[in-house]
Amino acid sequence: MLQLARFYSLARTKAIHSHGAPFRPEYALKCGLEIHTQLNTKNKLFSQSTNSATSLVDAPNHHTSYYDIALPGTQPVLNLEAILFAMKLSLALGSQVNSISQFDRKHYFYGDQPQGYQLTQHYRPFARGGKINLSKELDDIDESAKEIGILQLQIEQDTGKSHYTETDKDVITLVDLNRSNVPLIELVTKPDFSDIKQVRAFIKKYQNLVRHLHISSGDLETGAMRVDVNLSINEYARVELKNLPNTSSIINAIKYEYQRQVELISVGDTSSLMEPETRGWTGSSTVKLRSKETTIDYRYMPDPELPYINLAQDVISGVRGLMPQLPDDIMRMLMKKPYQLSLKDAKILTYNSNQNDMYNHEALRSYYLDTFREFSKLAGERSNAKLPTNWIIHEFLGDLNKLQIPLARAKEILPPPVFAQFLKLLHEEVISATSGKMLLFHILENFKQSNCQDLSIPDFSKLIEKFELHAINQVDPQELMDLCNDVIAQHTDDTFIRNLVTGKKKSSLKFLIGQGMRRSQGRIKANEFEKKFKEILNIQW
Ligand SMILES: Nc1ncnc2c1ncn2[C@@H]1O[C@H](COP(=O)(O)OP(=O)(O)OP(=O)(O)O)[C@@H](O)[C@H]1O
Ligand SMILES: [Mg+2]
Ligand SMILES: [Mg+2]
Repeated sequence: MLQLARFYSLARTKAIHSHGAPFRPEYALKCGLEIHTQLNTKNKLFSQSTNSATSLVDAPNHHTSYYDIALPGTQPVLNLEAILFAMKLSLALGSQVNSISQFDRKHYFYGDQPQGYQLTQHYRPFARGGKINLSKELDDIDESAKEIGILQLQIEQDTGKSHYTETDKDVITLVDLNRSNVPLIELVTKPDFSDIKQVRAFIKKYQNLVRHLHISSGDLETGAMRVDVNLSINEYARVELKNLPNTSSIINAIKYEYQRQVELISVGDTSSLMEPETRGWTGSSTVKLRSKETTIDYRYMPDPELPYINLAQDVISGVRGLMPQLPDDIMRMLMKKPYQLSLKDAKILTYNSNQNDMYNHEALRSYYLDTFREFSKLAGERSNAKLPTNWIIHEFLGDLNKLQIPLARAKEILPPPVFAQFLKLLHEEVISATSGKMLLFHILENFKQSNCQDLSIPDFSKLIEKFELHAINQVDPQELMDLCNDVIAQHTDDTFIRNLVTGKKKSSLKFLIGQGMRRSQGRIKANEFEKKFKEILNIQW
């Protein structure tokens, strides 16, 4: 009977899975995250060694002091920069910074942990409470709004790294202590997540926040950010998932583990779900690492060498005064008047996708805002908000990308007031969009060819003259007629014309106009073509 039920349930879950909707309301998913984030302070948490976020490319054991390798007799000295960074993050999350927090020793023995314990904040964490708000509008979740609560934030040391090499006889373990004692913040959320979209959105948002605050690279790939997922269904015990190196592993591991537990529950085989366990992700499935009974006793104890962190209220309020505007507020500002950016464009100006300095979102945003302001001054009441957006975020950025010119360099020949002048030429239709694209690319290409050495500011009127880019305001009627007839001859047949004239396929007119504009290289405007095509083809609609 059980066999049959299991078979039935397997078949059912497979069917559901293949329909792409693996989540079922009768099996309510509950998730909480533990996120470790490396802080990019200059020095390590308790020593003066350089904290090299790129230690992967440096020689092993290069960024180490006697303390980091745990020579007997060495003592920790707390790095205040790490406290400042933790405070910034706590304030950004609306967490309550504890006026007193403390470090504890968490004991376990492993080659890459030479002290025999890790310093963390077990009993009195740095901050408690706070939240991240997710919304349908900004974060692409299904609910209109969802609050993810934060349980606590604690400061701790990272461990070293073990490298395993297999020989014929043995496995050799090499230990690299570059990472040992790098400052970490562990953020623990409440188990508030009820679906995968929320998890994905939260990680993205948190990652962007630490980049925005300049406290971490936030990269999952390098291990600067590491996410553990706790997951349970209905009232069963939680399973903790580890070894999740990137977003797709996180998402796939949750999907797999949810499916696995649903199968167990639906056949009544729930004994393994009564006790919490820890599982690892292999890349295609989760496997049990340990259960609660075999959990190591860490023998937590307050560290006797480090005093309390005792923060005066005016220190906390001082840091509060230094906080930058937060990403959600920036996004909302950009999506409102006068800017009216789309969500996608607002994200380009607010979210750093990686540490690539070339398109640093802050630099780009201030370039955009400055140019917008300059352009509004030049164009006055009638200025068009779409021009700065389209020309900076799409055209200009595209060109820089193609030519591999950093924004910081391009700004030297096209500072915001100069870019605003260029926009004014487009706005007043002195040049067409097609000519504008050519002109902008030409200017940047020349700059690149001079190895970014020729810093002369472009003289637009000279260039327009040189390349004969003046938009034609007075259209030569014969030229327009010839162009239209050419386009019709080349691109249409009887059916095309019939469908267009009867109004069955009105969009064909746009196509013809597009062809005409391309032929005239943008010098003749769309409405001139529209009038002419309608006249020639006798279109009445
Ligand atoms: N029923 C549940 N289902 C899913 N997640 C849960 C559930 N109960 C608690 N959690 C989540 O489990 C996590 C517990 O993390 P916490 O750091 O407090 O303890 P831990 O995992 O026992 O310790 P460690 O830091 O050693 O891993 C939190 O993110 C919390 O939201
Ligand atoms: Mg845990
Ligand atoms: Mg934890």
